[in-house]
Amino acid sequence: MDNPCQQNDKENVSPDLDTKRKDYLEWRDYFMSVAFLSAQRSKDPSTQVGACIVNDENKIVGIGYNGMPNHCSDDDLPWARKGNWLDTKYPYVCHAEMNAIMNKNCSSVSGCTIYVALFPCNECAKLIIQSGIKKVIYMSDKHKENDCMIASRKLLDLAHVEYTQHIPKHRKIVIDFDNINARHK
Ligand SMILES: O=c1ccn([C@H]2C[C@H](O)[C@@H](COP(=O)(O)O)O2)c(=O)[nH]1
Ligand SMILES: [Zn+2]
Repeated sequence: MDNPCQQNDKENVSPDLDTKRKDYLEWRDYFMSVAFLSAQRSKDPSTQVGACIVNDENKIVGIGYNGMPNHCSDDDLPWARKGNWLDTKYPYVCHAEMNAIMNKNCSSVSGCTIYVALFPCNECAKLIIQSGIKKVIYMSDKHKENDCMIASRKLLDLAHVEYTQHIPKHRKIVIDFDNINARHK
């Protein structure tokens, strides 16, 4: 007797629902996407940076984005890039890498990999080295020629911290809440 719960009518079986998905997010695209999603929390009007720290079991152990320090209202501090140094964001803003390391949910990030939207500056390179992170996977290196980045590479090289530019497999990753809602109705 036919089981009414069982979809055994060949014409009704969609091959897409019976075979393993091929276009799932591979780990690197996934972690880099988490870094970019986190960057969306940044209030910086010009550059939003996100960072995601991952251990050797592919578990996320820290996430951060660039923002003003805890308990310092981001309405009371400047976001400007130019002018008197004290009136710019630079002396105040915490970098994404620093926040990801400080936000760690485990005792140590030693041996971990950090995924970052932007190649880390020299200050972040120091933090990465001191925290024991062993690998940096970055998306953009747009400030490559800046002295800060030259110093950063020098430090990372000396400390044997690997760095690799991420080449995404998925060119576009979209979270479309309207579409999700429509499909779940
Ligand atoms: O390693 C880095 C370098 C920079 N950031 C943050 C700090 C600032 O909020 C912006 C840079 O602003 P610009 O207007 O592009 O100068 O990026 C970071 O989080 N990590
Ligand atoms: Zn930095």
